[in-house]
Amino acid sequence: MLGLPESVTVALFDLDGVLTDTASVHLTAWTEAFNNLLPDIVDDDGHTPAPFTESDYRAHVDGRPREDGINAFLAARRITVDPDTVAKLGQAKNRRFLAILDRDGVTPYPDAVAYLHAARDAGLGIAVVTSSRNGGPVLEAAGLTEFVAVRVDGNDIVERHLAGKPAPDSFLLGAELMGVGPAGAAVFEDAVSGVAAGSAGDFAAVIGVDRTTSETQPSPHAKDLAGAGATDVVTSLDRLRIGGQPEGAPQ
Ligand SMILES: O=P(O)(O)OC[C@H]1O[C@@H](O)[C@H](O)[C@@H](O)[C@@H]1O
Repeated sequence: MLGLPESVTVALFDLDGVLTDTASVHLTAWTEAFNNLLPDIVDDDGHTPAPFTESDYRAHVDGRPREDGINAFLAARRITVDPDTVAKLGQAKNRRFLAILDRDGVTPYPDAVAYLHAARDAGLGIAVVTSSRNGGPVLEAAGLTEFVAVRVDGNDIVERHLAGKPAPDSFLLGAELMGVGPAGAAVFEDAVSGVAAGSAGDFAAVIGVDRTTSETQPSPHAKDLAGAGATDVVTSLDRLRIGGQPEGAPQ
């Protein structure tokens, strides 16, 4: 049903970059926050770090809870800072994220809205599993709250002391709250860390959503999603809903 295995009765959607065009807002806010800090510090070898780029975002920050993303990036660059600096960086990023949201609103992807309608009409249970503590406001601003039976977000991850993506815990909680095990659920993810989480959780399907290109030609990001364990990689959920030639999971 809807391009998913027969056993699937629940769809677990990541939010930013799958249902809404907000991965780009996170990227902008992180880029500004990191690049305000980096020129003023040195790494463990005494060098001024190179600026934070989109590829840093995809490799270390995308899909992970806020503090995990900061720590993963700083560790990759061999940068040591005190916990207060980590906290202030996270706060600065969040202020910027909320300011952009306030200014621009949130755009849901049309193919995602069509898929949500089709999933609801087909009787699939719908949950959102996001590492963001802004999951509720983003869903609300996008007008998607009405579709969602269960939301697991960054606040739940902190309060329940769950391991963030790429650990499978937040998706497993989403499935449990929807009353199914991993064999009854499909994960939809745009981040490598999120696909890895779905794969580690042994879900019936892990759909990698590659919004970095509108081409059917495999992009580098599509290859990374496949490498992280996606069972299928699509550039639009229309391909699952309407059918047609599989874009496949590039090797
Ligand atoms: O800072 P927030 O809103 O809690 O979001 C944490 C993370 O949430 C994820 O959904 C995003 O992919 C990341 O880019 C983001 O950093």
